[in-house]
Amino acid sequence: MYMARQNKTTNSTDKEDVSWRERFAALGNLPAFFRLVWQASPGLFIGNVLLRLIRAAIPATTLYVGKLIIDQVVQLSGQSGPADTTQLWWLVGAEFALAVLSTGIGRAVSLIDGLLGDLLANRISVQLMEHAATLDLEQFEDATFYDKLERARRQTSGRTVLLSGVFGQVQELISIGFLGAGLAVYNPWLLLLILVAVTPSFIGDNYFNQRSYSLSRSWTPERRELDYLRYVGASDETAKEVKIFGLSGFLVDRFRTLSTDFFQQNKKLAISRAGWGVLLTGLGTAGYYGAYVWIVLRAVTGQISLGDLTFLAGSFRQVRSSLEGILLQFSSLTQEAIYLQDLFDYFAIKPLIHSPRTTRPFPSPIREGFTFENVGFKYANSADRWALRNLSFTLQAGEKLALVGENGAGKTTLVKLLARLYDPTEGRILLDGYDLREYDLDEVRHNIGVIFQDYTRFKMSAGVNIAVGDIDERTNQPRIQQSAERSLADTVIAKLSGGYDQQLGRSFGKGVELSGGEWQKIALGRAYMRDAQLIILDEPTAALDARAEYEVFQRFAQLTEGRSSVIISHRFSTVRMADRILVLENGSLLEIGSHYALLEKDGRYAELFGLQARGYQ
Ligand SMILES: Nc1ncnc2c1ncn2[C@@H]1O[C@H](COP(=O)(O)OP(=O)(O)OP(=O)(O)O)[C@@H](O)[C@H]1O
Repeated sequence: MYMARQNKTTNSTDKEDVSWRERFAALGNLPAFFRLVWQASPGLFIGNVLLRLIRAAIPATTLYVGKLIIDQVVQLSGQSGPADTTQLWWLVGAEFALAVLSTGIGRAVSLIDGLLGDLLANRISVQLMEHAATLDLEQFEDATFYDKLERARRQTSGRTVLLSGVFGQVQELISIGFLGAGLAVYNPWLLLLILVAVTPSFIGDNYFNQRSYSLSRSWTPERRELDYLRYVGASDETAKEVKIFGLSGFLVDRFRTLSTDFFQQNKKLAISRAGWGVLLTGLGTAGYYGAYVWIVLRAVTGQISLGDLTFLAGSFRQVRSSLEGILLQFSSLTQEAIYLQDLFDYFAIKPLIHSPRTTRPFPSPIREGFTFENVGFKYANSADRWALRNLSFTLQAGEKLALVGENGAGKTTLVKLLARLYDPTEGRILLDGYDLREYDLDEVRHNIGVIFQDYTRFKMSAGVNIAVGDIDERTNQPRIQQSAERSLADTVIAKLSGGYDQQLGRSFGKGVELSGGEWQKIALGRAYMRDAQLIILDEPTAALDARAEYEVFQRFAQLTEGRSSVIISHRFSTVRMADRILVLENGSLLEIGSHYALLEKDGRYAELFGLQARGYQ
C-alpha cells in the first residue's frame, strides 16, 4: 500500500485530474440522476419544483414593490396639505406578505429537500445492494472494483447536497432572469459588468474544486485502508487477537501515518484555496462598487428617481450575489456530477456469469451427473498460475465423492466451479451431457447447496442463521427445526435463552457468541434447509468434536441418500465413507477411486492415510 502511494505521487496524479471537458460531460449524468429522484418520490419532486418557481419570482417582486414605496413616499412628502396614504399602506402590506411568503416557502422547500434527500439515499442504498447481488465473485476479489464500490457508496448520503444544489441553481437562474430583465431595462451594460466581476472567483473556485476531487479520488484506496484499520482496531471479531498480540500500537501508527499524510495534503489545498478566494472575490467586489458609484451619480444628477436608485442598487446586489452563487455552485455542481459518474460507473459493471438467453431446464432428477472435461481455471488476480489444470472426471448421479489434497491443491476452487461462482478458464463442465452454462443460473444455484469452510456467521437470530440455506422458507419453523436436529444445531439452540430467536454474535443487543463447533453445527443446518440435488460440504466438521463428527455423518448419509454429494475434508475418517475419493495435487487430478482401491494402489492417498493413521496409534 505504501509503495502504491509513492507511485501515485509520481504518475497517477495526472491521470486522476479531471479536464474541463470531462466536467461538462459529467453534467450529462444529471438527467439519470433526476430520474432517480423522480422515482424516489414523484409527488415531492413536483412540489419542490413548483415551490421553487414561486420563490424565484419573489426577490424581483419585492424589490419592485420597494421601489414603488419609496417613490410614493417621495411624492407624498413633496405634497402640501393632507396626504392620501392608502396606496402606500397597501404597498407596505404587499411587501410584508411577500416577506412572509418567502420565509414560508423557504422552510417548505428545505423540508422537502430533506425528505427527498433521505428517500433518495435509501433508494440508492437499495440499488447498490441489489446490484452487488448480481455481480460475480471474481469482481468482489478485485481491488479496483472495491474502490469503485467505495466511491459509489459514498454517493448515497452526499447526493442530497446535489439534489438541493441543482434545484437551487434552477431557482436562482429564474430569479436572476426576473431581476436581470429589470436591470436590462435601465442599462444592459450593467449586466455585462456583473458577469465580468464574478468571473475571476468562478475560475478560481473551479480550479480548486477540480484539485480537491482529484485528491479525494486518488486517495480512495488509502481511505478504504483507513476504514479497514478503524474496523480492525475496534471490533468484536478482532479484539481478541489485537489484545493477545498487542497490535493496537501497530494499527494506530499505521492509521496515524496515513491519515496525517492525507490531512497535510488536504490542508495545503484548503489554505491556498482560501488565499486565492479572498483575492479573486475582492476583484469582484471592486467591479460591483464601480457600478454602484455610477448608479448613485445618475440619481444625484436626477436622471433616475430615488425609487429607481433603490431598485437598481438592490437588483444589482442581488444579481451579483445570485450569479456568484450560481457560478460557485456550478463548479461544485460539476464536481458532484463527476462523483455521480462513480455511482453510474458502478451500476454499469456487468456480471460475466449469467444465464443464457434461452435456458435448458435443470434435470430433475440428475441422470448422468457432472462431467469435468479438461477443465482449467486461473483466478483473475493471479493470472500467471493455474489453480486447476487438465481436470477430467465424472461425478455420477447419486455418487458421494470426497476431495482430498494438501492446502492450496484446488479443492475449494473445484467446488466453486461446480456452483458456477466462476466459469472454467478452459475446458467445460457438463451436466447430463450439456454445458453447465446452458442452464439457468438461479436453478443451478438452487439445485446445488454448498456450505463453505469460511461460511458466514450472520449477526442475526439462530433461526435465520439456519434459514439462510433457503431464505424463502425463513418462516417455516418446522423445517428450520428439522434442519437443526439433523445438523445437531438443536442441542446448541436448546441452550440459548432466546431459542431460535436468540441473536447471535455480540454486535447487537443481547447477542451471544458461540464456540467454533457450535457455529459449525448451525451452518451445517443450512445444508438441510435446501432441497438441493447436489450437496457440497467444504470441511464441514473441522471444528466438531469426534462424537459430533460421527453423528453428523450418520445423518448426512441419510440426507444424501439418492443425491450426489461432495465432501472436502482433511480427516480420513470422514473421507473413507465416500464412494470415491479424488486426490488433487497442485490443481491436477492425481488419483481417483474407492478407499480400498486407492489403498491397494499404494499411491499418495495411501501415503496420506497412513500418515494420519500412524498419528492416532
Ligand atoms: N480468490 C482467489 N484469488 C486468487 N487465488 C486464489 C483464490 N482462492 C484460492 N486461490 C489460490 O488457488 C489455489 C487453490 O486454492 P483452493 O482454495 O482451491 O485450495 P484448497 O485445496 O481448497 O486448500 P485448503 O485445503 O487450504 O482449503 C491456491 O494456490 C490459492 O492460493
